[in-house]
Amino acid sequence: MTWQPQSLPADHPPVRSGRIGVLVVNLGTPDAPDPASVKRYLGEFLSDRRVVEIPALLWQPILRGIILNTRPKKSAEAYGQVWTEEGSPLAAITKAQAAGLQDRLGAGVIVRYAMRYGRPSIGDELQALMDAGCDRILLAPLYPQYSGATTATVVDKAADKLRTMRWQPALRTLPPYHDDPAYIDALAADLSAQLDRLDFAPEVMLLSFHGMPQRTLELGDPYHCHCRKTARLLEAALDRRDLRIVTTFQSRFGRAKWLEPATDVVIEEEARAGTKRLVVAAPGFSADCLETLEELAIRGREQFLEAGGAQFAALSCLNAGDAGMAMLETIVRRELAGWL
Ligand SMILES: C=CC1=C(C)c2cc3[nH]c(cc4nc(cc5[nH]c(cc1n2)c(C)c5CCC(=O)O)C(CCC(=O)O)=C4C)c(C)c3C=C
Ligand SMILES: [Fe+2]
Ligand SMILES: [Fe+2]
Repeated sequence: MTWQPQSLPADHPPVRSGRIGVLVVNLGTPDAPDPASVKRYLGEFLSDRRVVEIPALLWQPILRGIILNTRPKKSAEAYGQVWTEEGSPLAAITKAQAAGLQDRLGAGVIVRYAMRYGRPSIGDELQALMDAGCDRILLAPLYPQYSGATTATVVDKAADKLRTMRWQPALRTLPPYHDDPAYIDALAADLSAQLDRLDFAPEVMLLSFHGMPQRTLELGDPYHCHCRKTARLLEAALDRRDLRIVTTFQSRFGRAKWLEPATDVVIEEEARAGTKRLVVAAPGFSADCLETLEELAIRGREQFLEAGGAQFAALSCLNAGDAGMAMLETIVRRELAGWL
């Protein structure tokens, strides 16, 4: 229900109560681990012109004619391996992050979450915040490293909703936090604790970031530089002389050249070169998802062991744990400070 003072006539347009909202956003995920749901999700995701930067006249026939007829079955099987009772890990963790942030920020701020692709949608959740009386909204895409394909498309989607409104809320966006000491320190503390709990002493740690086409770097996307800077600061903060740390890029999609070195290639090369004990961390993902739980933890392990490795671990993302939530609270409060 829209907040409405008693004294106004029933047909008066909604009056906003001057509240502050936070909309936490992540990528999105299918509703179910079946080919039809995955096809719906991939159809929306891969039709985003920010994600696949090929002219639509060329790309849509490839997408509709080939990719959406082959990939959903394979991807649905992969999703099936990581699906939980609460649904897709990415959805369940994002929901828990929003709930944790709401607890930390208190009743003065309303926190909701949305997905860029699939549900709950950014438009619906912005509307829900406004219906609850918010006239100032912080849009918080949970991507530490900025890229056109992730952060910018969240802002585009919010702008699509704002375009339909006569009376818009004021909007802020959370800046990328790839080099924020709060983020680096949270990662260093959390990863150190996970390393200390391992039952083996790794020789090598991969910092695996999601890849992007190499061309996006040449066109000026800061994503690659942001990933490299996170890796450099994280390596210094971890201060593990016992570990050789290597930055890699995962999840290559399509035929174009992607950022290198590729995670799967490095995993195999390390094993073939004699590395026996390897860990992988994925500091660019704020939540565990298909790419970390299936591609790294399941397939990465298989690749390493088959190529001669002996012990392997994939470390968890910050998720809704204390270190990650304290970091999110810090960076969100900093943005809200101008409004409070
Ligand atoms: C963390 C940042 C991400 C960037 C940058 C990114 C770019 C990017 N991704 C694709 C294609 C796919 N990505 C897929 C899954 C996926 N991607 C991210 C994050 C980034 N992607 C996440 C968190 C996930 C997991 C979603 C989940 O449901 O758990 C997939 C779908 C899975 C599959 O079919 O393999 C595709 C496809 C491109 C083309 C791209 C850069 C332009
Ligand atoms: Fe992706
Ligand atoms: Fe760079």
